[in-house]
Amino acid sequence: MRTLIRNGMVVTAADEMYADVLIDGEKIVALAATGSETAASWAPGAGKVLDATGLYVIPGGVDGHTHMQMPFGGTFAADTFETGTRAAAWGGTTTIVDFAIQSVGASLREGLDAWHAKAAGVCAIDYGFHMIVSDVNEPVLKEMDVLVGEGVSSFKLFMAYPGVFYSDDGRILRAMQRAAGNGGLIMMHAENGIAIDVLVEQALAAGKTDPRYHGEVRRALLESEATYRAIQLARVAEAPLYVVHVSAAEAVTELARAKDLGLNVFGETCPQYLFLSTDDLARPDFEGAKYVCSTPLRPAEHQAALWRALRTDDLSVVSTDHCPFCFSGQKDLGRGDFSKIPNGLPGVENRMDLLHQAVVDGHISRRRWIELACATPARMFGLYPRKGTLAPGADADVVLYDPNAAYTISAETHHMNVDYSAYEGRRVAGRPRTVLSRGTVVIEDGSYVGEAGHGHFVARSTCQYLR
Ligand SMILES: NC(=O)NCCC(=O)O
Ligand SMILES: [Zn+2]
Ligand SMILES: [Zn+2]
Repeated sequence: MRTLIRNGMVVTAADEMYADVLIDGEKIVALAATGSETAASWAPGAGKVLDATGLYVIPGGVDGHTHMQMPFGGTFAADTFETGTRAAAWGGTTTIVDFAIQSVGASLREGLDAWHAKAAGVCAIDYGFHMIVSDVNEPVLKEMDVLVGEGVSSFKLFMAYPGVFYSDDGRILRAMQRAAGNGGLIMMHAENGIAIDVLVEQALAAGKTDPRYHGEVRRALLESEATYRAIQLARVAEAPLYVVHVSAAEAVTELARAKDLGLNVFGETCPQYLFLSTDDLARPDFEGAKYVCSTPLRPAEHQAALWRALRTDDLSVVSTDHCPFCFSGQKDLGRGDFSKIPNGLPGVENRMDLLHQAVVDGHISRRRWIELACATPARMFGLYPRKGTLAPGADADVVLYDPNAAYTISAETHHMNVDYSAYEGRRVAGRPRTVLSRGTVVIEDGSYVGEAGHGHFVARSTCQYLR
């Protein structure tokens, strides 16, 4: 069936123009200036016509960092692939790249198979996987080559969480050397977890048990030190590096230095670091637990450095690190000991709107919004131009976005499977009106009309963002 989207302002990372978009089945087949003879000729053959007058027509969001059903601290992230991808669709995101996890002592294959089993047949939108490597050894290094061939072309390593996901520098170097040879992208959780664990122990011994101490022990210097070290290891290995969830201004400085040297080092931040701060972590009555994530929220002064870096491309991607735990029953696990609070925040539904608000507030341009949230993550993770843009041949993942549909974010109205919103009460300027995933309408004028299982696994090529 042919679908025609008319009269909207098409916004991609490269252009803004009034254009009509013609879709045939799952793909975009053509764009033409609104009112042109070409565009007019499409109307009679279209089975479905969507009027985008007054709306932006943008590529579906690509969220390159989510954790559906992630096991953490004795519990599981509250969104399943079914609920989480549905919430993503509500928020104008049409592709997620989630993290499959290798357990210590197990193979990558076992971890990846388990994540395929969780996601298969239940997703509302398309999805891919990165692989968390918790146990670097010879067989695992060989498996990395196989996974790249299967479209799982990025590997997350942790300098934090000793005894769980942590890798020491030798293991990190080996994995980076392997990635340099097979085209894989190493993603780094850059925090000095060994030093942090000492500070955690000391804080608890001093009776500092409240959520706000989570932010105090995870010092900005320990983020920037790890970022620096990861960059140097990547230089030695001659491998590209993508640093996830950057929150500290000092870490941004390290990324900027690497960029000035022309290195293939890239940084990601998340809305929580742009819009929330240690003031939220310090909320009374254990409410701060809602804001416990790692890297942690920082004092609000860090935000200016993050916004600036998003403009200069010292930070290239905004993902959510969506990893929701309910306040009641999950965050609760850390009452009396902040180190037991499951780490992570919900946000997969909020990212596109919060970043659009950043456009309204003058932090970034409209095209940069699309670049940070759609095009660059698609390039970074080998999905472009199938995802992340509106062009002939691309998947018809399209959002009709109403820039004037102001609303207040609230857990009362969101669709994520979690009992609070990190952005409760925040007013944002726009929201998706209609969302298409591979040509199928999944959100239509405020209703979910998609289906569990419509979303497919997407095999990715290697990073397309290298300098
Ligand atoms: N970020 C966070 O607090 N939880 C998810 C796991 C991770 O990304 O490190
Ligand atoms: Zn992490
Ligand atoms: Zn994460």
